[in-house]
Amino acid sequence: MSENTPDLDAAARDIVRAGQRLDARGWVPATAGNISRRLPDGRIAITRSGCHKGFLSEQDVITVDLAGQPHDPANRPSAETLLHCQIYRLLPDVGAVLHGHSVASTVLSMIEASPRILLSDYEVQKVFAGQDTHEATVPVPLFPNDQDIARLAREVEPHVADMPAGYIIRGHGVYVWGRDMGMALARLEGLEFLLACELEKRKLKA
Ligand SMILES: CSCCC(=O)C(=O)COP(=O)(O)O
Ligand SMILES: [Zn+2]
Repeated sequence: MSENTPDLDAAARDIVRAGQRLDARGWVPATAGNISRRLPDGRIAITRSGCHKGFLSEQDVITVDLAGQPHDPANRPSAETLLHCQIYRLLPDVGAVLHGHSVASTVLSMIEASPRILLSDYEVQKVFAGQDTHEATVPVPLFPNDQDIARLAREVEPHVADMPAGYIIRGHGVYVWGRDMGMALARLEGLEFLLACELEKRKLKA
């Protein structure tokens, strides 16, 4: 077992802890957000739909195949399972995916007119894939929200391989990933910090 593909028990523990972390930061209000890990046999461990992510138990983590089908038909995986599976399918090195609904990602994505938020000059942007200087611009793509997750996944699909910091669904929330849960959490914390900074800057300019 490698760190980025733990067995189901370890993955479930990882997901429960990540849910508590996201909840402590205020990024998964009510039943918002979903969390997943890749397993060594290629299955995906993901949160059940409708659970509060701060109060998950290991039984709230279930398995789906890469097409998003639950192995036990009695289990209802996250409504956004297809967005997780898409990332694992397109990015073989990814071991963990996080989705949250922070205030900063929700508000900024609703007021930004262009199809991306550009992050520049921040030291913290070095947490993202392939970034080694603040003297660069990291784009965070914005996609219109859609209750049809399969259609939303088709919209996102051509861009997934070229997103150093993840992406945002407008008025909804962020998707971030990493080779393991530690990396995914670091990227999410980095992105949320920078979105909070951008929101503060825009308030000061208003
Ligand atoms: C109350 S949040 C609406 C659903 C959502 O956007 C979300 O992230 C949680 O959905 P899930 O099916 O994964 O619980
Ligand atoms: Zn959501």
